[in-house]
Formats: sequence, C-alpha cells, structure tokens
Amino acid sequence: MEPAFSRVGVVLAGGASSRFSGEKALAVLQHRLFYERVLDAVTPHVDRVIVVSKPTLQMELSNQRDAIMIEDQPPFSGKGPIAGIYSAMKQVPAEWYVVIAVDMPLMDQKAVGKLIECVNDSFDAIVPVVNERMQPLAAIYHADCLATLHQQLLNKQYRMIDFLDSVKTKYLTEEELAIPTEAFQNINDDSSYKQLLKEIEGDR
Ligand SMILES: Nc1nc2c(ncn2[C@@H]2O[C@H](COP(=O)(O)OP(=O)(O)OP(=O)(O)O)[C@@H](O)[C@H]2O)c(=O)[nH]1
Repeated sequence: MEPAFSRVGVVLAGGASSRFSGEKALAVLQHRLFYERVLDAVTPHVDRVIVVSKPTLQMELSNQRDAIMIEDQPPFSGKGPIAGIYSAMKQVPAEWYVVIAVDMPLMDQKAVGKLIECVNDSFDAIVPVVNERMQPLAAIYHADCLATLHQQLLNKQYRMIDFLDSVKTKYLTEEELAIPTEAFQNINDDSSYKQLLKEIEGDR
C-alpha cells in the first residue's frame, strides 16, 4: 500500500524536560512558543506535521496548522527520541519523516528547506554533523527505518547513535548543508535558555 504522505514533519515534544524548569515546548522566544517556532519552520515543507508529545502536554499544545497530534506508542512511551520517531512512523504512514526536536527554537524555514534538499534516496537517514556533533534530532528518516527502530526499542537500546549505526546513514557536512550552525542550538536547561534570550532578545 502506498503511504498516505510522501513527506511529513515530526515535532518531537514528548521528553521529560527534567533539566528545564517547565516544559521546553512552552518556552517563549520572541513572543512565540518553541513549539510554534518549530511548527512554523517545518510546515511549509511537508504534507502534514505530526506532533509527538505526552499526555500531560497534549492539553497545553494547541493544534495549529492542522497538525496530527499523537502520543508515544505503548509500551515505549517516554523511552526517548527514538520512541518519538518510531511512534510517528508507526501511527502515520509516510515515505520520509523530517524530524525536528521542539527544543531547537532557532530552526527556521530556510534551514529545514536546506536539509530537505539533501535527501538522498540511497540512504535511510540523513543526519547533519555540526561543530563535530551529530544532529539526529534535526534530521530526515525514511520509513524503512521503522523495523530497526522497533528492534532497538525491544532491545532497550535507546541511544540514537546505535540506531544510526544500524541503518544506511548519510552524514552531512556543514559545507554540504550550508545552514548557519546557530540553527542547531539545542536548549536543554535554564542557563542555555537564559543565554539564548540574552543573545536574541538582548535581555539581561
Ligand atoms: N515523543 C518523545 N519525544 C521525546 C522523548 N524524549 C525526548 N523527546 C524529545 O526529544 C528532544 C530531545 O530531548 P532531550 O533533551 O534528550 O530530553 P528531554 O526529555 O526533553 O529533557 P531532559 O529530561 O532534560 O533530558 C526533545 O524535543 C524532547 O521533547 C520521548 O520519550 N518521546
């Protein structure tokens, strides 16, 4: 059966946010929630966006841009980003999944567009490497990854790196990507958020 969509966005928003006071999805930068910023970055490039969150956050996230709101697939709820990607693939059939973590508020439409230009049918995963760090949560995955993701979860192997080692992964260099490295900035804790606000909004 043909998948319903050729390319969908996946906003990963089901994490615990334990290093952050509050939910990262609901943090605000320049008057927009992180959640809204990431949705805006992805939406123009895909057929539909899937938001993978958790029960306590579902009520708080408004359904914008006709997004498909889902939760992690039991029994893998809360098992990390790998569970979020698996759940999107399992619940919404598509060919390609453009995955962006909700804690990357500087991702914008241009950056996501560049990433999509790098899709290559010979690979299952298209993953940027920025400042020598892999960015598997701002990356693109083919539906063929589903079985491997499932196996990883069954084996309790929750690390993205183990998964990437098990599929055909194309690592993109900064030169190939031509995206400003700031776009990949990842806000995990209060101090990185405070620093971001200072840089972008000039707060003290
Ligand atoms: N759907 C889903 N998304 C997740 C899960 N764990 C993490 N994420 C998302 O993956 C991205 C990176 O998450 P991390 O920073 O590693 O973890 P976190 O749970 O958000 O935060 P910490 O509790 O501080 O580690 C964020 O966008 C999270 O919302 C999960 O179990 N399910």
